[in-house]
Amino acid sequence: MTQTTGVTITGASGRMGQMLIAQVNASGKHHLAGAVERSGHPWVGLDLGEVMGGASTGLMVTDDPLEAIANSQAIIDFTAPAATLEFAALAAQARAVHVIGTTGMSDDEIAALEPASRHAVIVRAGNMSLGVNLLTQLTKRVAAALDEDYDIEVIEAHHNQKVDAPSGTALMLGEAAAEGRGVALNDVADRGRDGITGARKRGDIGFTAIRGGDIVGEHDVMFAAAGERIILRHIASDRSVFARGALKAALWGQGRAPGQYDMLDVLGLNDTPG
Ligand SMILES: NC(=O)C1=CN([C@@H]2O[C@H](COP(=O)(O)OP(=O)(O)OC[C@H]3O[C@@H](n4cnc5c(N)ncnc54)[C@H](O)[C@@H]3O)[C@@H](O)[C@H]2O)C=CC1
Ligand SMILES: O=C(O)C1=N[C@H](C(=O)O)C[C@H](O)C1
Repeated sequence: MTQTTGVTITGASGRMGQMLIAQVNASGKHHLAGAVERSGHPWVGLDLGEVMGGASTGLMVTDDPLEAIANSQAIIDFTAPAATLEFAALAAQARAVHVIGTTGMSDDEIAALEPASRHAVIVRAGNMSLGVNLLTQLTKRVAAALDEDYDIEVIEAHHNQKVDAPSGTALMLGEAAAEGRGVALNDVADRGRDGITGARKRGDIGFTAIRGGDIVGEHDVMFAAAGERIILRHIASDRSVFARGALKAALWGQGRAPGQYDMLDVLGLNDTPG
């Protein structure tokens, strides 16, 4: 019998949690070893299959991540920053691969992942889709080819329940553009315009966030100059693109040296000519 990789899904009832569970069930390479929700969530203690509207599976949703992770080779985590830090410590103890899709983490929260990454593999990306990761490489390349006569703007659109802005993807694209230009994003990011802002500062990278309805995730990187505009665009119309990337990362991380990785590593795109 082929051995499959046991994964725990945290935030099991969430938009991504449910998509991940569906993708694990459809995968011949993974099996569900745990489903975690926050304490007090109505799914806790119930059969996962039944709460998802299907037949019972015998796998109960738990609010005890340690127990779930201890039986898993990987944890796939699309939750919230504080929860992700808690899971990182537990994944490190269990030497389980921790795939982090959670966005909205502060610089301090990202730095706090470092101790865990000394013991276990962490794969973290603000967007797990092949398309967006390829777009970061294209963005870097275009930014490197153009000078500051081309104003760079990152425009993102998401559903009305999203809690963080700019999106993790927008920040990845901004980082790629800044890298292409040879500058630090923190020095040039313009993240909120309102009122009398004054003229645009040359060299800035601007961010705009749209929130509405059920938009899954749309990102434009605009290079606007006098007389022309270049727009690089990615549209996600189905969350399965993120889930498939996360499942791939969970397999890729097995047997790797502890450390922090991203989806460019998983997809082998780090060597794409810049
Ligand atoms: N990297 C990527 O490719 C993608 C990242 N995301 C990010 O994933 C995160 C989740 O997104 P959605 O699924 O849309 O949100 P959601 O709000 O639908 O789901 C989050 C789930 O996490 C659960 N949760 C919160 N704290 C918890 C804890 N301590 N223990 C266990 N469960 C806990 C919540 O109860 C909820 O069910 C967001 O940060 C979002 O930006 C979303 C899509 C793709
Ligand atoms: O919250 C979401 O939905 C998404 N979040 C990620 C982000 O912040 O970029 C990825 C995707 O765009 C969907």
